[in-house]
Amino acid sequence: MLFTPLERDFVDLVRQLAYSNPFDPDEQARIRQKLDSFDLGLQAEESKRPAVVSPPDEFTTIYSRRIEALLVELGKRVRCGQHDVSPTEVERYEDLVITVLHLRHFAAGRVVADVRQANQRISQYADYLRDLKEWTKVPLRLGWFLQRPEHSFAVYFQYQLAIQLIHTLIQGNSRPIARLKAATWHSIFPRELRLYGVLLYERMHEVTTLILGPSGTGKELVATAIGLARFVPFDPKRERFTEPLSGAFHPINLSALPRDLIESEMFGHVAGAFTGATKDREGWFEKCRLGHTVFLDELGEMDESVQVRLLRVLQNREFYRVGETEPRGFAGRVIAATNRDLSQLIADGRFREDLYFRLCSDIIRTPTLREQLDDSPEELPALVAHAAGRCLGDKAHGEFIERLTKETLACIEMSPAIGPSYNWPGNFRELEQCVRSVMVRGEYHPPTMASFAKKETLLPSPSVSTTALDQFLHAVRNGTLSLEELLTRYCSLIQSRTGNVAETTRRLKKHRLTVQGRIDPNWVEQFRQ
Ligand SMILES: Nc1ncnc2c1ncn2[C@@H]1O[C@H](COP(=O)(O)OP(=O)(O)OP(=O)(O)O)[C@@H](O)[C@H]1O
Repeated sequence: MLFTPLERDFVDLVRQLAYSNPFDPDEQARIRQKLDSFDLGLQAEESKRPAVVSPPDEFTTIYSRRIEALLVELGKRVRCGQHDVSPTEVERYEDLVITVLHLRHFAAGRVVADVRQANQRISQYADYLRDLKEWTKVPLRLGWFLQRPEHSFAVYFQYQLAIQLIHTLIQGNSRPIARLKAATWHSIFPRELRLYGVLLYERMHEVTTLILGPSGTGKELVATAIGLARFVPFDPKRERFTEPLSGAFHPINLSALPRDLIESEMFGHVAGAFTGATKDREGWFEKCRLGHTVFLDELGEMDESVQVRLLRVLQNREFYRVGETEPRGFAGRVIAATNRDLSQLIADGRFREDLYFRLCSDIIRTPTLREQLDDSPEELPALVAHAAGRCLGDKAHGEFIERLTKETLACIEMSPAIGPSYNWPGNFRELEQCVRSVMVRGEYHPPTMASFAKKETLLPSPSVSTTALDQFLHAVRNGTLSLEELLTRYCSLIQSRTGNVAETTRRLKKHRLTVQGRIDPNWVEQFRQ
């Protein structure tokens, strides 16, 4: 036996942490806490190899020293030849080496600081290789993953790139956002991370991801993170990735393309296929090479004929250019998103059920801004600061961002039409517009729900508020309100007249909590004016 029982418990925890979802805060905290209290009693020798990347925190420093100390000790035991080493123990040894390499070379994220520059020489590979050789100089039959340093390097580079992309693109720390980040992670790395390194890394493009959520909740951001955090092989001789990491994400907004052009845009056409098709043309599915991603935004708007073609791509991984009879292979990955209710579209006969069943193996739901703020109201300043940073651009001084953040927060706090419980129907996109409006005009007037219902030009609320009741009656007369909206607005109207919840409850003859949950302060305010 190579490991003592105590060492085995320790290594099993190390493996749990190494293979867990880094965006699952509960799981991470649980394993870290157990590891924290673990003392193997081994003296960590001062490492002769300088840490290539400075560890991000004290836990990681101590943890990585303990693993190194254990590896040194295990190395001695293996070399003295007095221990039978089972295949499971070899796997344990490998996982320790992999973890230590990851901690030393990637953990602080230096490597992938800028995705756009990742086509340059990655000098860090030499250090990685040297360390890997050092730790694998043991008379054990180590597996394929460690025998191919360039491959393990590429996998851990991708791992760190995914962390960085998810972390920088998707803002927020509320529980709904933590769940979103964890779900995004699994669309890149399946639960079986060990299996990913040796096998699944070249199969993930066959997984189609469907992102569902209201408008402005970051569906495209999630798709971007998944698409860009792809596996790219590393060429050890040139010390470069075999292709640039950027440029692999092809978004197509299906509602922005004219109907008669969609098929040709997506699948290409041959000369003479239709009037105006003078030359052969490649579509997005053809441009999307192995490792690339086609992102189909507004999937709910897709025509039946295109749905049939897409079904074929997902089923057989092949497609036809318009006007061509020979199929072409599709090597990329498909991610689709919609803010529409697909089950309703299926019930209405506007979306194919068989297509839905080709899209449902990996579904991610993006939370509304309201859900995030209900979970963690204290998140608002950080989200506003992020939006302010985006509005002011890269060159903006921190001081300007801070000022715009403060002004926006004050506007949200003071405005009767917004306030802390505002619903943010446009979600993060509306928050960005609010910041922009404060930047330009020093104020923000949210659009009213009536204007959404009628899809009319959105008017700022002061000019609308005088007619809030008229608009409500108009919407009721035309039957444009959903039942939910109707109840919310009616309860808010009564509340604006009575001025207290007890009286509103008495009039509506419903339980107080039901009525309270229906009252929207924005509407109350508007009905009052
Ligand atoms: N969690 C988030 N963190 C940072 N920015 C966000 C987040 N969610 C949304 N945004 C920002 O909000 C805007 C809208 O996001 P995005 O286009 O991804 O939304 P969407 O759900 O795809 O919307 P639609 O359904 O209208 O296409 C973008 O500017 C995006 O950067």
